[in-house]
Amino acid sequence: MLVVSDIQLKTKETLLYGANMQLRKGTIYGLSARNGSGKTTLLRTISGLRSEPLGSIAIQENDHLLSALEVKKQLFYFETVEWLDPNLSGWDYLRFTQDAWNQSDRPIEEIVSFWEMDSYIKTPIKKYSLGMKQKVLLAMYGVSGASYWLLDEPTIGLDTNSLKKFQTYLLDAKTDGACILFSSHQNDSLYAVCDYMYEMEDGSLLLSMIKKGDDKG
Ligand SMILES: Nc1ncnc2c1ncn2[C@@H]1O[C@H](COP(=O)(O)OP(=O)(O)OP(=O)(O)O)[C@@H](O)[C@H]1O
Repeated sequence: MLVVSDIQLKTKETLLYGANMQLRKGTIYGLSARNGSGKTTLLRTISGLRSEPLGSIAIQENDHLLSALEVKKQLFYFETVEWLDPNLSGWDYLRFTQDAWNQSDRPIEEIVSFWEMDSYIKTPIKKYSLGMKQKVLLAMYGVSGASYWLLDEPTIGLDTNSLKKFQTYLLDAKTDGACILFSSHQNDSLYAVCDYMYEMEDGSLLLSMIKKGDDKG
């Protein structure tokens, strides 16, 4: 379980005052808020890319607190396709992810096929469309085999077919025991797959359960 305790998020203004989260494995959490309210900042903070002086973030497994190295292997966060080097190929990134995280036996080829990237995955990223790059980013999560997935706006650039695949992909990962937290402006994709929703509002983080089978109640 990933536990965020009393975290205060502060950039030029205070975005969150003492927020708490408990993110369990086998569960999908959505993160929703207005533009500029701090979703990316929160994901960066949880992933360890930035630090906050107040509050703590830890991963706890079977009453054992993971070491910093264990956390690095168990958590995956690749914020945006803007991080991709255009001179490398999608295949280079998937190989790198597999070598660095090494938590999954699933062949890379299987994930490439799932995302229908076979025809271009070994060509340079500078030749990819936004959606093609986004699928590489998503494939990296599955290749990593990490247990904790943090995703920032993962549905950007995806067409209708890829959006359906995205939902299947998250639900399969959840079945395999992953804990997923993702932000989105598309509430439909949040409601379709999430078990719980975090909403950032006026410096607080509010948790609600998504009831399945009704109209977003
Ligand atoms: N490195 C930084 N230095 C100063 N201010 C920052 C920094 N990063 C973010 N901010 C500010 O923090 C606030 C939250 O930004 P953030 O990108 O986390 O919001 P967001 O909810 O992800 O936005 P969006 O929905 O538009 O993607 C904004 O006001 C932004 O200007």
